[in-house]
Amino acid sequence: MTGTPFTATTLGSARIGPNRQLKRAVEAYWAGRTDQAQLHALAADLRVAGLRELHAAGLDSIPVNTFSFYDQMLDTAVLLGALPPRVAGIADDLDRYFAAARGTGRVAPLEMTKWFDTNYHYLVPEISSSTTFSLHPDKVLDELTEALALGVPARPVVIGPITFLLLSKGVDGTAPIDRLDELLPLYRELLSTLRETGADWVQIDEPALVTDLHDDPAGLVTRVYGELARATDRPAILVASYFGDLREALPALAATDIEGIAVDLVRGTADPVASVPALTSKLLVAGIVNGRNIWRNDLSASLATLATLLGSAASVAVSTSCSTLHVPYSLDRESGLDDTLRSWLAFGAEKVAEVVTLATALRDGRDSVDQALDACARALAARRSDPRVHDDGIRERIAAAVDAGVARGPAAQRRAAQDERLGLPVVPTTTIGSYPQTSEIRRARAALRANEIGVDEYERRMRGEVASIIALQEDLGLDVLVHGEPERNDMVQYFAEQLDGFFATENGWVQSYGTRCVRPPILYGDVRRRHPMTVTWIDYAQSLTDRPVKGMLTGPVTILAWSFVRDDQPLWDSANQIASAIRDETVDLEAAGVGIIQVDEPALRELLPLRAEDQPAYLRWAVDAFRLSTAGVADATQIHTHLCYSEFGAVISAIADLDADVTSIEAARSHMEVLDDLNSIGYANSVGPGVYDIHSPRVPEVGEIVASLRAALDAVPAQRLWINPDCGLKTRSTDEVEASLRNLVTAAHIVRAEL
Ligand SMILES: Nc1nc2c(c(=O)[nH]1)N[C@@H](CNc1ccc(C(=O)N[C@@H](CCC(=O)N[C@@H](CCC(=O)N[C@@H](CCC(=O)O)C(=O)O)C(=O)O)C(=O)O)cc1)CN2
Ligand code: MET
Ligand SMILES: [Zn+2]
Repeated sequence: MTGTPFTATTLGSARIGPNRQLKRAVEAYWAGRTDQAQLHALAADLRVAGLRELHAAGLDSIPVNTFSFYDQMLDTAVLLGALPPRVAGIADDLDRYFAAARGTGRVAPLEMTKWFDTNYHYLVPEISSSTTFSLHPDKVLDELTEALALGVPARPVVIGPITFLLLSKGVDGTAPIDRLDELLPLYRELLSTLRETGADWVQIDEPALVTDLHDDPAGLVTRVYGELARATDRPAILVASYFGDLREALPALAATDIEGIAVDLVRGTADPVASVPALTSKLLVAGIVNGRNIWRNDLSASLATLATLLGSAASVAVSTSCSTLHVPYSLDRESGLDDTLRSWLAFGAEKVAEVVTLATALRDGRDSVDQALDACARALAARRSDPRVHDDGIRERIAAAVDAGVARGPAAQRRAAQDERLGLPVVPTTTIGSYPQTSEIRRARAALRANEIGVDEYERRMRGEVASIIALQEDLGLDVLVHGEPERNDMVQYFAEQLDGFFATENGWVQSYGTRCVRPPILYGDVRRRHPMTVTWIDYAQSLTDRPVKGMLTGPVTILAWSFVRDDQPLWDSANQIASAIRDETVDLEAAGVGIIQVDEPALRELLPLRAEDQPAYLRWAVDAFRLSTAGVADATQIHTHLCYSEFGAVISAIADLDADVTSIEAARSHMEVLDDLNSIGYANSVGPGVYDIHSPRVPEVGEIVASLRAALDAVPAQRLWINPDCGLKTRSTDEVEASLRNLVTAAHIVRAEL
């Protein structure tokens, strides 16, 4: 066993490419436009460029095996021979991998869910009684060899057995964590193979240890790392935690014979680290540079914290708090930033530079980095006093709105007023908002950005899209229509671009899942709505039809969840500011005659704190922010909300507390179980359980939708039921959407006739 302590590192890096090259290459391969050789060559180029950059920046230990063609959990399932049997028949390795990720005509993909409390989605491995684990280490060995050949001090990274099993899904009654003992020999074998290939250190990621997913994390740690540390022929082991505090798992880890522990000092605190005596024999990797957010590090404060840790461990290395997967590549690619705002920020490359600066200061003393410390202090002072950051006028208005109350009239009274105004048929049909984002739509937006067309021409084209989407819905016979959201690049970014206090990046792409990326806006100051944001679009759509068109807004919790948020005030404060802007928009929509307004909150579950004790306080402010944004309208205006992407268990009562008149909710994959959950907490407003899964290209048959609707009617009376897909349709093709919705409307007619 080797393992000289290192001093400066990061826990992982982005892999989509600074220009989203990997997205384009993978999509080209899927479309059959390129072959595997081309795809592998591009991937190797991206990896090599990334390694060289981290090495040149001055890191002395560099993570590898952080590349992925789709997702690191899926990679781990491959590593451990745990792909589901239904893809086993696909002979080609890469095609089998992509089949597990996104399905084929014949096989369903793995489920996708949020990675802890981030907007990154991982693929959920399925562990069944027929799973027989076996080791397939080619990927990690190849990436290690590739890095060593470049002379890079490479540290392979793998997801640990505890996290792998706790995040997997048990099939046919299997509890994945019960299979832990079967994985340990494989990890031992992996360690020895890595050592033979030249690894001095290995990083084993165990972020599940910062959650409440298991009731005895310390016991798991003792079993797993006690055992792995006993292997003799192995690299030094660094167990990495991130996204929170290790609590009782920290002394348990320190008591084993592993060589290093990485802790998140942004989400967690330094005090408990200093009080674990067994750490004095270990390398402590101090995650002090925030890998989840884009604010410049307070170098002076970080040095003070690091100083308190120096005596607690045998040595201290400086690191980002987690992989920089969650932040954009580099500030260099943003030309629209003013110098002041730029000076407050650090993206991936700048964070690595901060790590190196802090490590240099620890080694050579503060004076060796005094220029960096000065520049940092100036930038932080400018941020604190910038008038865009605090605006008393905005704060007074919000306080007044909060005082005006977050409650609407009683639900029954609202229902009566809405029924009279809207006159909808029983079990009305609708869709969730977006229609396919075709390449013509995106091209028009790209042309607008490049000044090839003007705003008038762009808006003319988007109105054309709205008109054809309205015509399609009338033809299909849907009851409540939407305008289709063609003018929105993204349901969060679109609003951020129109609100003071947000900066929308040009190239700040972050992977959301697979080849799909988002550009999270930066919330840096107090929020003000400059002008109505959606009214002309909805007004135009409504002018084309006699059927009601829903107003379509994104809620405050989701706007927060999918942005880089302020770190200088509590989240609830930012949530209320955004809520107040959305409230103004609902009031303007109502004044324009819009009778139904949907306020989407798909990220309600995502921001739920990882520790149970922190959850009630979050749910209180999240619910209040939603109610603040929707309580400004009359009883006769119908408020809808939409939720997706989650197991709703932990937030089910909060969903009822939102008090929307209609809640459309993802349900197809869970077979309508969510309706029983809603009943069990006394939810009495209307609900639109998604009757088909929009994440798959499959067109649902009429019979399937009828069966779902009958199941829904077992749980909910017809007077409270709506019919809709699971989520928006923006990622689907026009053909799929038209065929699916035709079947949905036919199914609705069949079920109505049975009532
Ligand atoms: N922020 C956010 N988070 C979310 C969701 C969401 O909708 N938004 N949904 C959930 C799932 N996540 C998703 C995340 C991304 C996409 C998605 O489709 N992203 C698009 C980009 C969307 C976008 O910003 N589009 C822009 C820019 C499009 C673009 O790439 N344009 C080309 C040029 C145009 C062309 O030729 O296509 C370019 O700039 O190079 C636009 O429409 O204006 C992609 O990766 O392809 C879908 C779901 C959870 N989290
Ligand atoms: N209104 C939005 C849409 O249809 C809601 C999406 S939830 C991720 O796209
Ligand atoms: Zn959705």
